[in-house]
Amino acid sequence: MSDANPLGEHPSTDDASRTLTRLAARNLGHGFGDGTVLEDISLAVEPGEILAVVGPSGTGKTTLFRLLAMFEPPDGGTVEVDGEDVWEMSDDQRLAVRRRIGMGFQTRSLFSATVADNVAYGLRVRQSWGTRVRTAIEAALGRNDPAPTIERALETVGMGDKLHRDARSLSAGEAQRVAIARALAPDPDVLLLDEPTSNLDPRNTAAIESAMREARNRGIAVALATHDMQQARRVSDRTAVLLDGTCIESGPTERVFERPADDRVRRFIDGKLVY
Ligand SMILES: Nc1ncnc2c1ncn2[C@@H]1O[C@H](COP(=O)(O)OP(=O)(O)OP(=O)(O)O)[C@@H](O)[C@H]1O
Repeated sequence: MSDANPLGEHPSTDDASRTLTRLAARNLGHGFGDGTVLEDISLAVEPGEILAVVGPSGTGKTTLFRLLAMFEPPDGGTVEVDGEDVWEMSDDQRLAVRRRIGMGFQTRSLFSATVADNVAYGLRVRQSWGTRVRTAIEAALGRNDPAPTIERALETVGMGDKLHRDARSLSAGEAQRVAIARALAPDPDVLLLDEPTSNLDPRNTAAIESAMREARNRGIAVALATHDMQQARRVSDRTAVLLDGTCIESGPTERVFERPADDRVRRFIDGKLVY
């Protein structure tokens, strides 16, 4: 990848308590059966930035994000957290690292309960076993009050007034916003969002984009996969363009859009490269 800035400096953040986490792919390759889907991808998402990974449908964005989320090991290359190969870590270490990553993937994943319960679930699964036991004991003693965290996460996506709604009664856009609130509630260091606004109207899209900016401003490293170039332009600090499983260009968003080095990127921006 040309100007991937894979070793860029950590930007500053106003949240001094946050662990700054840098998630990177280095020379990543992956395939299914005999087919290669990703080839030699190197990119990183830094704390306090939004990285957009853009490319046409079927180009490998979801596959890349699943590897970054450590769902499975890559066929080649490495996924690194702060320079450490996650697949060289012990299972416990890798689990601890995964707990610091929030994920919003395309599938509708809310379960049949209130909006607040769905977001609370995001908090519980991110806790270590020891913390979960402590939380359960404190809950039994009436000492814990997770409500402010849940409310704050829902407010971030503009759903603060829907705490007690049944998640099944939400529109697709609202459900998507709750799924993002669930990923944000544990205050992750990294947030991976795969097509978070596909098929949503402008109002829901704007709410989700605003949540991404707020996460970035809190020092979270946000990676967004999207086929929508205009969305990348609106929200991201850096853009990486994926085509046929390779990264053909990356750099500061403004530069990629104003002066793309690769002609295919220019045509993709202009809507002339159709897949
Ligand atoms: N589990 C799998 N088994 C076989 N092929 C797969 C699997 N997952 C993805 N693929 C193939 O890998 C290619 C890339 O798919 P991927 O979902 O990563 O693309 P994408 O850029 O996210 O597309 P979209 O924007 O449509 O979601 C596609 O050709 C897809 O059919």
